[in-house]
Amino acid sequence: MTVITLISTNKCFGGLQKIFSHQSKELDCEMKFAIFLPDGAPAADAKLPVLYWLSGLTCNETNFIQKSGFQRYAAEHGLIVVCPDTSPRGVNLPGEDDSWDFGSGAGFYVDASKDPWSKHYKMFSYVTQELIDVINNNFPTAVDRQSIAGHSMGGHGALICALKNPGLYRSVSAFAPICNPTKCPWGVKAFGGYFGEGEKEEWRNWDASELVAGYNGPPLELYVDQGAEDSFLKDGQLLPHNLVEACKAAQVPCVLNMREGYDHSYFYVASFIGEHLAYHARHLK
Ligand SMILES: N[C@@H](CCC(=O)N[C@@H](CS)C(=O)NCC(=O)O)C(=O)O
Repeated sequence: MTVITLISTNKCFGGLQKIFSHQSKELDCEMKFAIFLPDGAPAADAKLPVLYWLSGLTCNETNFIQKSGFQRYAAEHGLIVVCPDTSPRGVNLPGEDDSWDFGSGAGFYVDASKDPWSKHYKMFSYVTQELIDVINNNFPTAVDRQSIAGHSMGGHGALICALKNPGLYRSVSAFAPICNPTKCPWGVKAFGGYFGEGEKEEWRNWDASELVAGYNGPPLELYVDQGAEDSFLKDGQLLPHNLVEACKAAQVPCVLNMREGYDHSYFYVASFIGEHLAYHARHLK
């Protein structure tokens, strides 16, 4: 069983916000994750539902827990919330720290197939398999009641984790996701690096707006939130309407909440995180 090491613990809204490290087999490096455990002194055999949160470019396991204020709502709904880091760390690949939108802090929640990234950059397998096992082996989770959400790069990560693993998550939601990475500058750079510039067929296997067409599983609604004043929306990085169109064509239900006046920041995430946690809590009952 994986050994996890406690790094910090803080009481918050009656629960405990903790950070742990562990050695990841998938990524072949030490990783950190944050976990919120709602209080309540639950019965010894009580099992709680879990929400996985995936953060965006430049983030690590701390941004969401410090800036979104989600703990108030997780405590209210009795949800465990797990937030991993956004990439492998300190694996010494050439150029891994050179830019903020590729390499460390920018793992894109894919399994890289191109050398040298393929040795460590396996965030998809880490999030959808190894991390779930680590959490289920160490915390009082209800293993059949988990959902996933995220922001920006992590919003897209949440969408592909759900679309590529039918039935694994009860619900999925995304704030300002990169909806169609094969068609935006961030995605083209990341997929070119992680899969190879000529591997366009492989790119499609990791793009939510492409994956909806092949989704074949239990009914799944894509619950998407977007600030109308988000500068990355205006720059063509997020392309939510491409996802909506793809969902229409594939008859996959998709909700797009446009939020007038809001930007891309955690001020925006904090404004609507309560709605998203209530949404997931309803699916996790
Ligand atoms: N560094 C980028 C911005 C990157 C960015 O906005 N990252 C978002 C996710 S895509 C974030 O959550 N940043 C961390 C934070 O706000 O705490 C820039 O300066 O343009």
